[in-house]
Amino acid sequence: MKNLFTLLLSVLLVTGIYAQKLPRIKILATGGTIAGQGASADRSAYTAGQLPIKDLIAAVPGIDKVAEISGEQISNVGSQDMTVDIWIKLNKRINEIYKNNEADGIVITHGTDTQEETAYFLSLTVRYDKPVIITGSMRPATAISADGPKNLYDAVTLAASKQAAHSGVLLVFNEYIFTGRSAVKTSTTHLNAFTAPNNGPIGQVYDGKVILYETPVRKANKNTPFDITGLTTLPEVAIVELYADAPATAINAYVASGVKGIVTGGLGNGNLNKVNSDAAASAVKKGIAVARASRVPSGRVTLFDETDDQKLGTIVTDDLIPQKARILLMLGLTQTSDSKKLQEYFFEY
Ligand SMILES: NC(=O)C[C@H](N)C(=O)O
Repeated sequence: MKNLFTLLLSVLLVTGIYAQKLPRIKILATGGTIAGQGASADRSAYTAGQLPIKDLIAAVPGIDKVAEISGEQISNVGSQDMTVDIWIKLNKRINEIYKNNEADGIVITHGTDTQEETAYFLSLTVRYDKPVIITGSMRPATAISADGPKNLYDAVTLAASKQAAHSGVLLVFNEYIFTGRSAVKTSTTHLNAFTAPNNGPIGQVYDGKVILYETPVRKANKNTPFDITGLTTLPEVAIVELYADAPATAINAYVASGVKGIVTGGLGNGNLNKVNSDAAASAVKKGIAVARASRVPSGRVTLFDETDDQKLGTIVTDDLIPQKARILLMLGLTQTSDSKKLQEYFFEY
């Protein structure tokens, strides 16, 4: 009898030791369509940022087998209303969670309209090389075949995997994994809303498994100088999109309003027409950083090609599209106003 008891005890002990302790995943909710509510399941009309995080978690069967889940509501907005204030709040909370070892991974639920911007901002400012995965949905939580629960399940799966501590935030959508730096929303309404025009996805999440094919090269997290701890605002940077025969009204108005930087969404290889070249040169003379991006969704803007950056005093944003370049310029301006240093940032982060 004694031997049987000892045997039973040792089996229980061994099983207990080997029973996998689930990773602790913290879900930080900011709103978006993933928390959206429509009047009926079969019509497209809805309002983003309505449901609380507990409802989103409850709508994901099996998520409690992937990780030990907890949720916090950071905000509840359609991400067309995302703000620098919410970014700073998110950055602060993520750094605090990892500093205090409150979680093994973090998932952010977020609207898709500005998800690509928040993802890049956090890639550059979170001080830990630990999993931060962002996701959302194209259909509201109340819609037929809502895509939010599956995207959230996949995001938690990636955050819980040992492979997610990549450099920077990773964006999971429609079973694809993108870096926060390269992900861009390229469909206004369809489920395959995100692509990465220059580099494509770095992996996939399918059937509860993560498959990664590439490792990001650009520096992120603690490998950047962009520690914004203690900052409550960021230097204002505006975007000016160009088009045929565009006047210099926008650049001149932003200069008059006191912005610290301007990103141009130029034509082709980031080209500016004559009036906007003159306006850019005059802005630089007034101490405003002007970075040339392009409205063209893929490729990169190169120095000294059709535009004489030396003469204008402008810099180029490499392969960053305007809305991404604005973020790097904002953060760069927290460190320096020297155009040479700012240019280096665009070739490094
Ligand atoms: N699919 C979405 O999330 C769109 C919504 N306007 C948002 O960005 O919050």
